[in-house]
Amino acid sequence: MALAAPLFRTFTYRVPDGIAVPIAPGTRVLVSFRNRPEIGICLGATVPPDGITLKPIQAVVDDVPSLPASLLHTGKWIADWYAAPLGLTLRSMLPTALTSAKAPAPASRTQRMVRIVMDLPSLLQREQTFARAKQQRVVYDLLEAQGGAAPLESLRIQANCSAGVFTAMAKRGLVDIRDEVQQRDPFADRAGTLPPPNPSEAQREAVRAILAGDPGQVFLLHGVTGSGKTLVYIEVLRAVLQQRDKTAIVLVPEIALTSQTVDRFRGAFGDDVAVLHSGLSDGERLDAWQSLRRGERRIAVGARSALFAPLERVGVVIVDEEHESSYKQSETPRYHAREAAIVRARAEGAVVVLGSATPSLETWERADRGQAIRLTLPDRAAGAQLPPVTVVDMRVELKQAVKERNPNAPFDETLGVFSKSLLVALEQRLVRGEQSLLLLNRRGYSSFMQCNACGDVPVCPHCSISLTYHRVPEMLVCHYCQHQQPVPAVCAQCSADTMRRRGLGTQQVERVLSERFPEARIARMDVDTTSGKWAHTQILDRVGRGEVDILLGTQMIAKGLDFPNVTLVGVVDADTGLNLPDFRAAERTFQLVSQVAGRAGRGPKGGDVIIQTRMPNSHAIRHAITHDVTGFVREELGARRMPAYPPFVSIANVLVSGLDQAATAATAVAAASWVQRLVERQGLRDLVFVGPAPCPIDRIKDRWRWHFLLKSSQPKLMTRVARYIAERCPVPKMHELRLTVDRDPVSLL
Ligand SMILES: Nc1ncnc2c1ncn2[C@@H]1O[C@H](COP(=O)(O)OP(=O)(O)OP(=O)(O)O)[C@@H](O)[C@H]1O
Ligand SMILES: [Zn+2]
Repeated sequence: MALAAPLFRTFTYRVPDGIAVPIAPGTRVLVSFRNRPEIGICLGATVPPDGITLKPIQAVVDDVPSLPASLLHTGKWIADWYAAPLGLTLRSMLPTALTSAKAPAPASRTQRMVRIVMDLPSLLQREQTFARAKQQRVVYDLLEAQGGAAPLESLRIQANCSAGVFTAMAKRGLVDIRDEVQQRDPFADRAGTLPPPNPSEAQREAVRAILAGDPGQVFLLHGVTGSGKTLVYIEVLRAVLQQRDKTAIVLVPEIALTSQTVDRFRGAFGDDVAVLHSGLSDGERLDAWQSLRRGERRIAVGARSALFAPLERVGVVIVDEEHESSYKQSETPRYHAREAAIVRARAEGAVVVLGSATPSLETWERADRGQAIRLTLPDRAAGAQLPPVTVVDMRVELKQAVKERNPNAPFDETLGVFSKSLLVALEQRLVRGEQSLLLLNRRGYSSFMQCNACGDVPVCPHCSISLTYHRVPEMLVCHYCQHQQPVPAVCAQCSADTMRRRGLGTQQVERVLSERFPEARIARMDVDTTSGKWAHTQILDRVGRGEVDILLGTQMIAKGLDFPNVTLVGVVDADTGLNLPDFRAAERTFQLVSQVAGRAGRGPKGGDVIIQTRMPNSHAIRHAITHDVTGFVREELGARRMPAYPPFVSIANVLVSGLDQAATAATAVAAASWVQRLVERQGLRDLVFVGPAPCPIDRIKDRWRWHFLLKSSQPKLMTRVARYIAERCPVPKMHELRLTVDRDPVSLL
C-alpha cells in the first residue's frame, strides 16, 4: 500500500476478517499510520514475511477504485521517472477531500467586497480628494488597477492598512462596501459563444489525421498564431465523443488566462465539460471529480492536474500551448504534464495532440525523430494574415532622442519607455477606436533602486535578489518571498540622499501611458492586479466587450487571447528574459515575443506589431520578427549540442538548500563527490557531471542554494541514478538541509 509520506517505500497491512479480498489496486483504505488515521492506496497483495505481526486495515473506503488502472500506472511512472515517493505522488493525483481522513470544511460563500462608486478620472481630482489621506489614495489606486472592485481582505493586505481606512472612504462616498455572495464558478453559467465555424480544408486534414492515429500515437499540431487550433480540437473531441463513445482530457496552461478557449469548449459541448480550475473549493472539486468518475461529464478541461481526471475509455488527450513551462510542477512530484499525458494516453489507448504555434524544442525533436507526427496549419484562419513586425533598436532611439531634446523643455517621461513609432501607433489606435496590447514582462514600478553615489542596491534580507520598487502602495518588494520594506530616503551604505529608481515595470508604464493618453481606458494585468479570485477573467471580459483601449501586462497577456479588434501589439522591452543564466532563455524569449505578436491582427482590420529591444540581432528576436519557428529551432538546436542540453540529453538538477551558508555548500560538495564515486564505481560513462556551484539565485526565503547538474543521453540510466540519489544520498540532519532532484527541470535559477 502507498501512504503519503516522504519515504521511498511501500507498506504492508493485514486484511482482517470481514473485509472481502482481494482489494482492487487503486482502492482507498483507512489505516492507522504513526498512530493517526490515514488514507492509504492499495497497490496489490503480497506474501508477508514470516514472524512479523501486521497491523490490520480498518476499513475499505471505495467501492470502486479511486485510481483506475491507467492512473495508477501513470502515478507509478511519475514516481519512477521524477524520483518521487509513490505515496506523495498518488496523493497529489486525487482531490484533497479524498486523501484526508477528515471531512472537508464547507467553503465560505460570502466575502466583503469594496467597489469604487465615485470616479476620479483626472490626476488633479485625485490630488485634491486625497490631499492628506495617503492610504486612501493607495487603496483607491489599487482598486482601480483591479477593475474597480476587489475583496476587502486582499486589498487590506496589499495596502498594508487597517480596516478603518475603508470605513472612512465609504463615509466619504468614494467606495461602497458590502458582503457579496462569492461569485459561483464563473464557468458554470457564462454567456454562450457562437457556434463554431466550419473547418477549413487544412483543419479538416489535421482532424482526419488525428482520428486515424493508432492508440498511443502522439501528434504535434503546429499551427501559426490564429490558425484555428481550437477548432481542430473541437472537431476531434466531437468525433471521439459521438462516434466512438469515448471521453477526453484537454489541458490548458492556466484556466484563468484561457477563459476564451474554455468558453469555446463549453459552447460546443455544454455540460459534458467539467472545468477544473484553481478557484474551486475542495467540495466543488470533489463534485467535479465525481461527475467525471460517474461518466456524467465526458470532457475534463483544466491545467496540469486535470490530467488525473478519473475518466475511463479516454480517446484523446489534448495539450494546448504545449510549450508552456507551467506544465511542469515545481514541487514533489516534479512532473511535466505533457510527458505524463503521453504515458497516460498510452495506457488508455488514446491519441495525444500537442498543440502550439511555438512548439518546445523537446516536442519538435520528438517529431524529427519520428516519435510524433507533425501536422501543420501554415495560415491564419478565415483569410487573416500574420501581422508585419517592426523592430525598434532602443539604443539608437535613445541616442536620437537625447540629440533632439530641447534642453529647456521639461523632462519627457516617455523617453526610454516608448519609441516614437510606438507612441504614434498607439495614438492612431485610440483615434480609430481600436485596441492595443502592450507587453512588459516585469511587474512593479522600477525593477530596483540604486544609490547614485556608491552604487549600492537594496536587496531582500531573505533572498539574493534586488528589491523591486512598487509605487502603489509605495514599498520595496521582493518578488521571491513577498518581503516588503519602506522605500529608503537615504542610502543604507553611504547615507547619501541619492537613491534612484532604475529599470522599467508595468506600474510605471501604466503611469506614463495615462499621463500621455489621459482619455484612454487602460487596464493592467499582472500579479498585483489579479489577486482576486476571478480578476483575470474580469479584465479579459472587459477587453472582449470593448471597454478597454490599452491592455498592458506581463506574460499573462500572451496566452491564446483572440480579440479581433486588437490591431496593435507593442513589446515595451523584449530583452527582460534574454540574459537570464538559463539555457532556455532564448527559447522562452522567442516563444513569448512570437506569442504576444500573434495576438495582433486576428480580425478583418489586420494589425501591426512593434518590438522594442536593445538586442535586435539575437536569434530569439530575429526569428520572432519573421514568425519563423523553423529558423529559430535550427539555430537554437545548434546551440544545444555543445555543451549538450535538452533535447539532446536528459538532465537532472540536484539542488541542495539549507539555512546555513557554509553547511549548504559543504553538503552540496559532499553530495557531488558521493555521486561522483557512484559514477566511477559503476563505470557510468554516459553520465556527465556539472558543478557543484551556488545557484544563480543563491538564496531564496532564507535558504542558501547550491546545485549540480547531471546529463545523460540514456534516459533509463538517468532514472536509476536520479532515484538512487533522491533515496540514498546522505544529508546531515541539521540547518534544515534538504536535497531535491529535479528531473527535466524547466528552470535552473
Ligand atoms: N475555419 C474557420 N473559419 C472561420 N474562422 C475560424 C475558422 N477556424 C478558426 N476561426 C477563428 O479564428 C480565430 C483564431 O482561432 P484560434 O483562437 O483557435 O487560434 P489558435 O490556433 O489557437 O491561435 P493561437 O495559437 O494564437 O492561440 C478564432 O476567432 C476562430 O473562431
Ligand atoms: Zn525575498
